[in-house]
Amino acid sequence: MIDTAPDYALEAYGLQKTYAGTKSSPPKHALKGVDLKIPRGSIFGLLGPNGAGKSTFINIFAGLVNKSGGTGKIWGIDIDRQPRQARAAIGIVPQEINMDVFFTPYETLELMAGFYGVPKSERRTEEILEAVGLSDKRDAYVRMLSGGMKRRLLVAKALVHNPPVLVLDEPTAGVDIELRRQLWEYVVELNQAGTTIVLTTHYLEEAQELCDEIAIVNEGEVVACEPKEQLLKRLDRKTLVIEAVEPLTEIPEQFRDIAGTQVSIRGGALAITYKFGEVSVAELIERFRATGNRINDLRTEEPDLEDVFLSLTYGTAKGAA
Ligand SMILES: Nc1ncnc2c1ncn2[C@@H]1O[C@H](COP(=O)(O)OP(=O)(O)OP(=O)(O)O)[C@@H](O)[C@H]1O
Repeated sequence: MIDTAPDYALEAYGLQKTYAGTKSSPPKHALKGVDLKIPRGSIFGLLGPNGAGKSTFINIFAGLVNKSGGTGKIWGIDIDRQPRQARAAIGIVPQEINMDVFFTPYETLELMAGFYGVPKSERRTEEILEAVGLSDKRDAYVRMLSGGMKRRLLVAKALVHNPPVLVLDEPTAGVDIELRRQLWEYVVELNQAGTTIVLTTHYLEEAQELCDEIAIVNEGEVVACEPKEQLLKRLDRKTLVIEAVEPLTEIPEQFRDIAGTQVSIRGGALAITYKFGEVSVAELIERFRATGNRINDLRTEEPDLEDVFLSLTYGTAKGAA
């Protein structure tokens, strides 16, 4: 760890990556000049549809992909000028499970600590195994572990050198709900103890629950980067749901063609999505009264991260989210 803490855990300035083309495919501009600053101490979500460039971004910081242009810093250290020092400040949990299955979890972590040059007296192997719930498997062969246990071991491997920045690339893909919850509890604990967490995920709900800052990447560009609350406020739309005493089967005539609204029937209730400032709730209630039906219940729904995500990546998200 470095004593003076920088304002940003990760910084990217004009980061570019172009993968070379082949005979049958043109070069791919996976990152088109990304500027991104990840505040120290945050749980930062990096979201984007498949192929947006998230893994490319992370792998540049991991030293697995050579960037084509721009600058990157980890914990304030330039990844080109001081690559070793920069990488000592980051732990990366990769998407793929890549481990030697003939070692035990204990040996795996000891080897990794050796690789980072952590002196024996400073190793925290037992403590980390305990934290990820693998103490009782410390001497089992990795090949005997379940998929979920292997994934926890990957997290443990990324922590052996006590990095101030931990990056998790789609860590819960294919992981069951219980395990996901356990993993997140641990990640939140690490964050509370001061580790900056960077997370790429397709689970928007997960990002909405966990992250305090979110960047949305689309086609190699950052299309939004804001505190979560601010991002959620971007959509100036709400939905008013009116449950009627007499359940509805079709949209009443009073609700057809109101400018700036989308109206639908949901389980007998009327759902009106409207823009702030353009339509007043009082007017909508007035219109409902005019139908002759009575109101049983009323509620409004705020936009969620999925709505924001879709509005920002509209037309390009291919089955993501
Ligand atoms: N080694 C490579 N050679 C050529 N193109 C690549 C290579 N790696 C990635 N790409 C392309 O670069 C783009 C960005 O890929 P990347 O894996 O960074 O996206 P991603 O946002 O992480 O997607 P996913 O969520 O599916 O992992 C994609 O179009 C991908 O096909």
